[in-house]
Amino acid sequence: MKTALLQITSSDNPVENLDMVRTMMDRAAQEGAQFILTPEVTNCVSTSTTRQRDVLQHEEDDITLAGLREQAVALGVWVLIGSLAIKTHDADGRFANRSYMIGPKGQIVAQYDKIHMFDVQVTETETFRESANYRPGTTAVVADTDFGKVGLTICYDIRFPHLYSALAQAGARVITVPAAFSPVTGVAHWESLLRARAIENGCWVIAPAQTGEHPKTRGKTRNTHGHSMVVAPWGEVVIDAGTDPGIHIFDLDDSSVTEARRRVPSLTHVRSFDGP
Ligand SMILES: O=C(O)CNC(=O)[C@H](CS)NC(=O)CCC(=O)C(=O)O
Repeated sequence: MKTALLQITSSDNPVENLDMVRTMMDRAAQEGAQFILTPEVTNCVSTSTTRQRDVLQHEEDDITLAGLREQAVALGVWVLIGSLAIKTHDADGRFANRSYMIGPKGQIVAQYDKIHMFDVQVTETETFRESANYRPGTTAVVADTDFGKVGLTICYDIRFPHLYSALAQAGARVITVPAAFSPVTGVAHWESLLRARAIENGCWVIAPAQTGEHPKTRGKTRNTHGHSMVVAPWGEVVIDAGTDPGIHIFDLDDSSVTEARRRVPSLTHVRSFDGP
């Protein structure tokens, strides 16, 4: 199945971002893609909570969700919206960081709220406190699609291998990891983490990423690592998208999952043990 990753540099303007993604989807579909994936926070990369409160919408009013569902129907493709920053009705005003699997009839097949929050001081001057703005999810999700079971995860989740084991044990043969990775941790950890999860679970790991320098929000800029990546179930890097925005297409085949799991059937060798 021809599958396309969109590597993008989202701004904090959902209207602009939707336009850009729709145009890229048109091109990907023209090249034969039947499944198209976008990165984390496709609708809005922002460094300002005030700005987010101004432009983000509740799910039922979100223009990106509506627009990409329409686009899925128009092109007859599957779409993984890596994530949208979405308003919730929570009293504390926090958003959800939510991934959607959309079918070719525009139906929402599955949705997943990012579980692990990036509350990390990356360098002396750069600190992230994702849980201040986003409420963490509590449920792991496997989407049932025409092309098999797909486990949904987001970005920082990649550092929690038990989530991936749980998804694989629940039948996932493909796991998605849309991201907006920090450049510092990206250089050090991104590829190794993705390859490890693919190898451990004998599954495809598909990681569409935000890239480059995002337009300023209230004078503050933000950079992301790029390097959207596809890792095959045996651990080979099939795509490394570098740092430019663009469309990257590969052939997603289920037989390589079967083959990797036949060669090393570690998923069937899981044992419980007494604590250390
Ligand atoms: O900020 C938003 O609007 C959406 N959330 C993100 O972009 C999140 C939190 S800042 N980014 C990550 O999880 C990067 C993880 C990472 O870089 C690592 O694990 O090293």
